[in-house]
Amino acid sequence: ALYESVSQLPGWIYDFIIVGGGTAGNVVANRLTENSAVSVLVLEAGVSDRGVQDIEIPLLASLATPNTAYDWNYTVAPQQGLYGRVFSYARGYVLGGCSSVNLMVYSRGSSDDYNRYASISGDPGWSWDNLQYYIKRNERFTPPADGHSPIGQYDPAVHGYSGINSVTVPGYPTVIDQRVLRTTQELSGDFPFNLDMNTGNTIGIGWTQETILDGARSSSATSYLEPQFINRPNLHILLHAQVTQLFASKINGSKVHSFHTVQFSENRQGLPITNYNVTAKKEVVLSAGSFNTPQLLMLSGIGNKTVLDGLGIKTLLDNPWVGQNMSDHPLITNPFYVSSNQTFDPIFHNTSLLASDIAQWNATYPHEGPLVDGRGTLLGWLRLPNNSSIFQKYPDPSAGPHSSHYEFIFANVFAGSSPPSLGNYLTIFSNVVSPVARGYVTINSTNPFVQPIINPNLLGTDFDVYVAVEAIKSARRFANASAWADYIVGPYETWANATTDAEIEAYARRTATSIWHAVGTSTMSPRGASWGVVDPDLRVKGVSGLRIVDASVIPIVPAAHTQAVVYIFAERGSDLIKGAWKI
Ligand SMILES: Cc1cc2nc3c(=O)[nH]c(=O)nc-3n(C[C@H](O)[C@H](O)[C@H](O)COP(=O)(O)OP(=O)(O)OC[C@H]3O[C@@H](n4cnc5c(N)ncnc54)[C@H](O)[C@@H]3O)c2cc1C
Repeated sequence: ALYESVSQLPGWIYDFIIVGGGTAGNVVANRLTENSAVSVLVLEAGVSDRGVQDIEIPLLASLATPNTAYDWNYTVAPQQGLYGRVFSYARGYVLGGCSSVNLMVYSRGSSDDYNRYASISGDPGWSWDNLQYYIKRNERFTPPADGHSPIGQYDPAVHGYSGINSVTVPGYPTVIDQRVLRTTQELSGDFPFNLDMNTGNTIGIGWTQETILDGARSSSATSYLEPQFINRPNLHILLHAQVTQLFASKINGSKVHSFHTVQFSENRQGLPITNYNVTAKKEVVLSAGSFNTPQLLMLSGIGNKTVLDGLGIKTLLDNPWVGQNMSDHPLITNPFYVSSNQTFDPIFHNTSLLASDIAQWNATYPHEGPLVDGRGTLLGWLRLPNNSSIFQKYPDPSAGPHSSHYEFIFANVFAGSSPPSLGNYLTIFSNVVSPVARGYVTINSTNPFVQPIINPNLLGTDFDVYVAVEAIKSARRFANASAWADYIVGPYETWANATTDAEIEAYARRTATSIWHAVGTSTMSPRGASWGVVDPDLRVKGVSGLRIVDASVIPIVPAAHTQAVVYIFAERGSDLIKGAWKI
């Protein structure tokens, strides 16, 4: 059941307590409660996702964050690689977490990404081949919203059809689709077509797969918590419940601290802050995401002793890895003026057009019209040439030949900061997806309601800057194909004059933000290793009773959007918990 108030909670002791009803947390909640003898409480700080237009309607996803009631409203620390700029870093403050507010791209990453996770963690269970079972448990490939045959847009052989989370291809044709495809023919050497980037080999350009069902968002809240699951008598979910600290005890003279008590605060506006404690008989599972999971560990005495001492927090486990090792993807948008009036820009410029598109969406099921997809109907994953000069200075940081250095996303609309209120645009996003830079998250307050310090360190190395520059130049080459000759008018003013490498670099540093893929802040490492935060079975090293299942355990950001990877980790993570408890 879903509760809006602490007064509805049926009790204070559960087998498992899951901190965060986000992307990963709801998977774990679903899988653990398959066994009706197991009781689970999910504590979610945020609000309900139900009936929120900007969450449900795919094309409006870009309105759901940042700086809304569904966002944690975080701001990053000044970014050295970006001339000291700061920007908002969106995180879903809502049931479903980021899966309720993200841009719905479904990309698994390459076989190389996972095989590297297996080798880093020393656990072959994290390899591409061994995770296929979990990929299929997550995915339910469904027809696109307009019911057309997706044949030719994906490889049916590699998809799951009986999982829980819906995946599909775009259900509304846009004016740029065929031109992108024609460019992959015209310039097939540099920009090959890839029928399906979820086969293990991501390289090339093809159709975007999206977590959408019948033209509406499919999130962990709409899928893993659909009525048949959320109505299980052993599953309890409390909204507006922000966990503020975990408490440890030492059981029977044991040397390690055992974490079974969770303190939370009901945080609805206007309510006085009251703390409540709940207890897990078996385990506490942290699924609060890449920023809040390490924040909670530190607030609870697990972290770098020097930092904790400085704040007067008693260190229970000195582990300097907590919050470190963050990797993320710099996002760069390259908008072009176009000659068409069939872009999505007018929808965002003209309130009556938007209202009529929303009316069409509401009046139809499966939903119809231009709002049924995310912004990028095609995208691609590309590598630097092998003989690039940068490889003399840096070993290739990508996971292998099936993983890319940069990504393109093609959007039939202006994307970027300060969108103009008139005109028609094409945007080619060029994102750095195998970064060398590492950032961190830490705390400078013992107050759990103060945001942690978030430093993704974007464009923090020469390698990342080199890729950013080459990717922007590559986007220009793509746009110079004859397929665009009668369509693209020219680059938008923000980058029109950036032609030399130095000018392009300055443009990248002036405009880059994050594509919100931070991972690695509670990284897994081999059992017994002196580094890392969790073992390959996702148990927090050096303590008992505590596991982490969310993006923070992923050691290195995949050359992919991260939600599918989080779902896959959460599916296997759930099985590891069930196996440990024989449930
Ligand atoms: C705007 C945006 C667009 C994105 N677009 C894409 C995309 O198109 N494709 C893609 O693959 N990925 C995308 N991502 C990234 C992807 O969604 C995330 O990597 C992934 O969903 C993270 O999952 P998680 O379970 O680690 O964290 P989350 O889904 O963030 O879950 C954490 C949950 O814990 C809750 N929580 C946090 N702290 C506490 C606390 N103290 N007490 C109680 N609850 C707490 C949060 O409210 C949240 O519900 C996007 C992300 C954003 C923000």
